[in-house]
Amino acid sequence: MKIIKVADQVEGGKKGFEILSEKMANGAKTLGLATGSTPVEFYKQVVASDLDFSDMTSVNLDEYVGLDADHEQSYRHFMGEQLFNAKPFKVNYLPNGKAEDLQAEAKHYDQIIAENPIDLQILGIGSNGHIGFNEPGTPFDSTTHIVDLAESTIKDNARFFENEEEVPKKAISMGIASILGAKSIVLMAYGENKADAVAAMVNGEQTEDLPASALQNHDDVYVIVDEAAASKL
Ligand SMILES: N[C@@H]1[C@@H](O)[C@H](O)[C@@H](COP(=O)(O)O)O[C@@H]1O
Repeated sequence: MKIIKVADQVEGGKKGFEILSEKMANGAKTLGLATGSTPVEFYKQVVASDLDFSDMTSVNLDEYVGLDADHEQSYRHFMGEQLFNAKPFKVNYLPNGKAEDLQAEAKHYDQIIAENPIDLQILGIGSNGHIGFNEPGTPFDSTTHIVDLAESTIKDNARFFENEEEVPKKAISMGIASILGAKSIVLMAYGENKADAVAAMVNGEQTEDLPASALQNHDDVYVIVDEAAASKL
């Protein structure tokens, strides 16, 4: 893992953008994209740039189960606001959290990933070490699946909703094997709340209890961290 220390989220966004530009200059055509507060500055950099995405494909990591696509906190809505409305892609894939048959939707999403191998995957990390919505205990060989969100994730994400009860309890997420299938990975983490997870991901033993530790198996991972997130390294 290549650890890149930055002063703050704005500098982290710029570093992430530099890596993206370089990968696109070298032919990257498919991006794996993440939501959450972490990549927001990165998306701002992308939107402010003159990079053209009209020939690019995006495949998002995850989506809440049960939220309408136009719900303010749905990841589809988030991606529109942060990136897609300003930078049109050839196609944007996100799992459908409103699908009637969620198992069939998971299978369908695996097919999409297989047909669109990810060149560069953007990741955040949960305070419990989750990537995408792969909570502790998720097998490293998992593909797209339906997740019962961890109590800690529901609490962490309650800040985006009116109250904790409003946070969906389930999500559909790309699996850990699917994430490891990306050619290159950029994981960003900011703030003290992420310090334990970052330390365990980089220096801890590889264990399904800490999903991000699976990334130790990948040979092209950039970890962009501010001082607080790097404080336990
Ligand atoms: N499913 C998302 C993850 O993709 C994200 O990386 C993580 C951290 O969120 P944040 O960036 O807001 O700290 O949790 C969310 O629940």
